[in-house]
Amino acid sequence: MRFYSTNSPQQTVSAEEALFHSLPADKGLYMPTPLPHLGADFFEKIAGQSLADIGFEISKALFGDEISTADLENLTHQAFSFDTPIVELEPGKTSVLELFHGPSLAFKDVGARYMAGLMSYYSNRNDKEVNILVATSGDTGGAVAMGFHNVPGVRVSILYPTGRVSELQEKQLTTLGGNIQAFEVDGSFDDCQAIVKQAFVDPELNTHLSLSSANSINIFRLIPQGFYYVRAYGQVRKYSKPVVFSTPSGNFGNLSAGAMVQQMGLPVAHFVAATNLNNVVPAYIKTGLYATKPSVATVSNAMDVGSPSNFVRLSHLYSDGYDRFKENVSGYFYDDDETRAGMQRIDDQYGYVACPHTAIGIMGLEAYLAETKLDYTGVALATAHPSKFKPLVEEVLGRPIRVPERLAILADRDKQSIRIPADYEVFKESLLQSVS
Ligand SMILES: N[C@@H](CCOP(=O)(O)O)C(=O)O
Repeated sequence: MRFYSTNSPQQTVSAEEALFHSLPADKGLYMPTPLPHLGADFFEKIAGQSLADIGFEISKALFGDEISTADLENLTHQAFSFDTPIVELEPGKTSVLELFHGPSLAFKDVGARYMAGLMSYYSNRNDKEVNILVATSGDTGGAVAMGFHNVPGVRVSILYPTGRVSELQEKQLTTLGGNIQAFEVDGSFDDCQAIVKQAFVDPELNTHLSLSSANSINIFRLIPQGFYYVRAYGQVRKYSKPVVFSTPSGNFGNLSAGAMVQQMGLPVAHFVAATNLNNVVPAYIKTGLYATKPSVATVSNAMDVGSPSNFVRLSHLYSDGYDRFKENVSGYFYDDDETRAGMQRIDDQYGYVACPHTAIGIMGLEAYLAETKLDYTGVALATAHPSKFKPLVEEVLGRPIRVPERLAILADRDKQSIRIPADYEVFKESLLQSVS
């Protein structure tokens, strides 16, 4: 399997190179080439298996001889020690795919744990030392912190926007210590992401440190996220209806992962891109014009992204242009009042407690099905456990909710972070100091 940069498709690199040097020097993003078409039969055969077995089968098809079958089996079974079950809200019509049963209670565990396993595999062979930089608007940071905590030869620096992640999300990134360092940035997620991207193309920094990313700019954070679409398909195919997925979207990695597995042959009829007021992709779908804008803070903070990294990947996946994009993806967005009302109504109507992002996914799915009147079966991705947003969820529902023990214990831990302005040079100096 080789990878091309979206900015120079003629030049390709190996899987190991794409994994460790996550961002090509030309500032494009890596994409697999060719993206293997495994076919609908392949997916029909594996879709009923566990997440770990699905991950194993797809990884085997992607890596070929590059990694042994035994190593891939070990990697996928260690990474996916939890399931991604479907909960049916309205059987045959509306389901949620719960992606929050991993260590950090968010869908990012899937990509972060697979990537950590892959990096350990290559590092053990080559004795590599790596510095991972990651920008987070809430969920990636916690998953990466937990996925890479105490992984030998790996140091993680997490940048997050101060005051713009939930209290428990912040505790997940700032309390582990050891090889995990948090940088609290006076700015937005987009500022954090811009700093990280600048670091990857800074020749001076790259002579001192071997830098890698655990954001969805890293193609190996993204590829495993395709596995749970297959797991979901296996749980709803009994309805013998076309399947539509509604994906809460910020950086659009999750939707790109779905689009990738669709192109590999998974029968997906349509995607709904569901988001908040940071709606540059729904606006593109409506108008054909793609215009990034500064992000605004919302109650669904993990989607507060004004310049989504993966739009370029989606454009490459639907490379025949705007019409093909629109044929495959519809966009819906909701403001905070609509989000709160949706959370309340979903609890009243289905008895389901949804985090704000999941509620937006469910609302987008319902809106798409109602508007098109198609007899599809719909799956909304439940991206995070509602307790990660405990104060908001309790305020909206008017009652206390249960917090899983692994999150509850963080509440009393002391946060440790380095506070910096949204300034690349300050970050660079601070990073060099913290690693020396
Ligand atoms: N929504 C994300 C933002 C970063 O996205 P990623 O998929 O590129 O890691 C978050 O929760 O941090």
